[in-house]
This record gives sequence, C-alpha cells and structure tokens, in this order.
Amino acid sequence: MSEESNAGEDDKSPSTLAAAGTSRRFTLAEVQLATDNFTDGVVIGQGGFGKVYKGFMVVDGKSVEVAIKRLNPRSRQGAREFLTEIEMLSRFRHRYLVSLIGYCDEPDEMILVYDYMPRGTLADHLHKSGKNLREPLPWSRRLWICICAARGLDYLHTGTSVQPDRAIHRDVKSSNILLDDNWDAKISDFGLSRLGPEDQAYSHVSTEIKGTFGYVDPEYSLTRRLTRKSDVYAFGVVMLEALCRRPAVDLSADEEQLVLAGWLEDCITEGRVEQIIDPNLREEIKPECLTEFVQIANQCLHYRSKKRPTMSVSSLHWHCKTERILQ
Ligand SMILES: Nc1ncnc2c1ncn2[C@@H]1O[C@H](COP(=O)(O)OP(=O)(O)OP(=O)(O)O)[C@@H](O)[C@H]1O
Repeated sequence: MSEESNAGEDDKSPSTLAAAGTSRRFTLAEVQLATDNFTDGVVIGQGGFGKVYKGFMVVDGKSVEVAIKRLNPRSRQGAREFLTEIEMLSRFRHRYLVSLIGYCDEPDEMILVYDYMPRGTLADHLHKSGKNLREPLPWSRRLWICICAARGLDYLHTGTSVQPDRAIHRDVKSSNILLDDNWDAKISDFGLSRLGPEDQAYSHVSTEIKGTFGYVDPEYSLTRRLTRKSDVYAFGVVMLEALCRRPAVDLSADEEQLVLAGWLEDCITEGRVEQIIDPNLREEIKPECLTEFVQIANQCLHYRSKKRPTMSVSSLHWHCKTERILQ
C-alpha cells in the first residue's frame, strides 16, 4: 500500500522520467514550427488541461503526423499530470496504448507530442450530435474497439516478462480511447495513472478520489482503495456506451436512464435488456452475443471489486467470443 503520488514528485524531471523509454525532448521552436505557432486552424481538440493541435514533426529523419497537447501554463495539478504522462508512456509501450513521441519542457511550457490518431476518440463516434454526428459504428467494429482497449488495459495491469511494471490507469472512458486508421483502439491520457500495486489483482493503493463522473468505481469512492478493478469497472461503463450509444451520464435523460450503469441494472432485473441497445444495432447483434456482452459488462460493473473479472479474463473471453461472432 502506498500514498499519493508516485509519479510527478518534485525531484523527478521529465528527462529522468523519459530516460527509460524512447520519448525525446523537443525544443519549443520545433513545436512552434509544427503548429504554425499554435494557430487555432490546426486545433483538433480541447481537454481539461489545454488544446490539442495537429502537425508534422521530424522524427528519426522522417516527417510524421503528430498530435500536440499544450498544457495550460503551469498549475500544480497540470505539472503533476504532465510528469506522470511522460513517466507512464515512457515505461509502457504497447500496440493498444497511445505512443508518446516526445515532450517539450521549457519555462511556462509543458507540451506532449503523440502519434496522431486520425479517427479521433470512441466518444466522438458514439456521442457527437448535430453537425458533428458520425455514421453509427457497426457492431463488429465496436466489439473490436472494446477488445483492443481490454488488451491495452490488461498489459498495463499485468506487465510482461520483459516489462514487469504494472499500473492502474484511473481514468478509463470513451474519450480516452483513440482510434487509428485501421480502427484499432489505443488507450490514452495517463495523467492520473498510478504505478503498482505489485502483487495480486485486489491489492490496492490508498489515494484521493480521481477520475471522471459516471466511470468511478463505487467501492473506490467509498473506501479510497484504488485497485485494478477500478479500471475494470470503468471499462464496463465503456462497454455499455458502445452497446447503447449513450454517455456514461446523460443529464438530459429520464431519471431511470441518467446513469448508464444503473439503467443496465434495472433492465437486467426487469428482464428488458433489449431496450438499452442502440436501435442501429437491433438487426445486427445476435441474441447470444448480446447475452454474452451484457453478462461481461455486468460482471465488470459488480459493486464489489473482488467479484469483477480481471482484464485478462475479460479480454481472453472477448477474444474467443469474437472469433465466433465475427465468422
Ligand atoms: N493522439 C491524438 N490523436 C488525435 N487526436 C487526439 C489525440 N490526443 C487527443 N486528441 C484529441 O484531442 C481531444 C482532447 O484530448 P485530451 O486528452 O486533452 O482531453 P480529454 O481526454 O477529452 O479531456 P480530459 O483530459 O479533460 O479528460 C480528444 O478528445 C481528441 O479529439
């Protein structure tokens, strides 16, 4: 058990944190060149900590398309998340985690440079409305995106023989799942992540409550004991978002449908699960697949963390089912 926080401590500099990995340090001039001096015309997103720009940068002699996150001028919280992101993404590299190419750390500037993900976030595809409304994703694609995210989280939770570190993401949500050209999903936004705990699935770290409303594990919010199973809970919410095409919390909905996880529970109890499915999927999704999917989501959302599956169980399970379903 350990206390807040392991990354972002004052004696750690970005270059020390990045040293374990392959992230490189960029100068502000390089970033300014890539973004046309942070012109609004190349802004592709806005998060809680600042704007994200699209640009090109020279990496290993090649020009690559990048997403550049410029954090708002130094705040204590922002600085901590900046360092944590560098530490985590320098340590953890995986096909289903977003790649950090590098960073820029200069007076009054904290900038992160990532691989550009051309298809945006899962949340964009599920929840954008009005003129930003997207074509509904087919069921097989939603399933594949969930599988990629599950595998990325499994790697983060368990490490590998080559890379034995483990971590808890702590902010799993559909807007932190990015999509590449092939619709492979990559987990992003590691600013709240925690290294450890070292041993079995339910060992915990004690920490103040962080995360996003609608995704936070209820047991963690009661006890402040953060476990890998808190990520599993949030992943269960993402599964429901993919199935229902509704946000985790929908303030415009009736009280029954306000919180997605609560709505599922009611529908299961009352035997009317079909009602929660995105109408675009009704013809597409096979009944046995719906049953499996809802069962796994429901297990992930169990109010007792010990009863939730580990990501490895769910991703393996997923894999087997999908091979059958997609045939
Ligand atoms: N690597 C990337 N490639 C393409 N677009 C990206 C990338 N990273 C971020 N974006 C875009 O920028 C937006 C803002 O991302 P950011 O991670 O800053 O915020 P967020 O996760 O949406 O919000 P918050 O950090 O406040 O929870 C994303 O929604 C996405 O559209």
